[in-house]
Amino acid sequence: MTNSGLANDQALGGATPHPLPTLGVVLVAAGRGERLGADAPKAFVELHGRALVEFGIAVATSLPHAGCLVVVVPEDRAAQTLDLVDRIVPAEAPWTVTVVPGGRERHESVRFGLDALPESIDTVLVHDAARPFASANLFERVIAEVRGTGDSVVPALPVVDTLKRIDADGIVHETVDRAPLVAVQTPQGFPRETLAAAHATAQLHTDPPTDDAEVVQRAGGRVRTVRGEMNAHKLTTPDDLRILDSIMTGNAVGLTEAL
Ligand SMILES: Nc1ccn([C@@H]2O[C@H](COP(=O)(O)OP(=O)(O)OP(=O)(O)O)[C@@H](O)[C@H]2O)c(=O)n1
Ligand SMILES: C[C@](O)(CO)[C@H](O)COP(=O)(O)O
Repeated sequence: MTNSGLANDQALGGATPHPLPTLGVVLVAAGRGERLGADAPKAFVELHGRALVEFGIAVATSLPHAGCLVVVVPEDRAAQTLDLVDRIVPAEAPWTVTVVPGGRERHESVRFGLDALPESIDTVLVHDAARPFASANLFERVIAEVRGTGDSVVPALPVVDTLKRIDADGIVHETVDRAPLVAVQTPQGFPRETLAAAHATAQLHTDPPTDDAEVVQRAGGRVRTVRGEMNAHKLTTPDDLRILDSIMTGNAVGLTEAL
């Protein structure tokens, strides 16, 4: 699938011109969600009447930066996504929102999103629509770390369970040292040139990477971590719907205001 002929721009400026945007957010929402097994693609599954992708659009465009958001969706969801953008993003927000179709693998969707960003962007965040409740504070901490260090940055949480290595029959062979292990989340942040160059040069097709930190590492780049957050939990399997529901219920006021 290509992204030619489907890019739809919605310039969201008012009468006052905004400064040239330097922050880009690529919101990847084009996955099929096979492990979830819902009727709709995962980013369009609803929580309390809102499609998952709506939360990512809302939090990104709430950031007080002049920015460009690219939402990467299944081709047949582009029109629906533009309607959601119209409804969610305030006219006065200093954001431009573009919707483009995704690829077969996550890294292809990210590259299509990167290709849609204007030249003025120097810092890029890649965020999963499947992590609807990552907070604006987490976005800001990642941006600050990227801009302060020039490195690539991922949110990470310590692994809390005891880890075992098992074989194909489920038999335990050893306990794995968890001290140097973390679980990483999104938004992941990058100097734009670092991420674009990594996507252009790293070998990604025989063993597709599951995140952009891996893309940068395959290209020889350095990735550092900031502390992640429990609320940035990802919808992967049906069990996660219950976890996200309880996060949403616990934060109902703030999240409803964001939308
Ligand atoms: N070709 C793809 C694959 C994934 N994603 C996005 O990347 C994020 C993380 O991917 P994952 O949770 O693995 O989503 P799926 O690929 O949809 O899930 P599954 O592997 O269960 O099919 C999601 O927001 C998903 O929509 C994407 O934009 N394009
Ligand atoms: C990018 C990601 O969310 C970081 O945890 C994750 O890697 C997405 O893909 P996965 O296949 O669910 O690991």
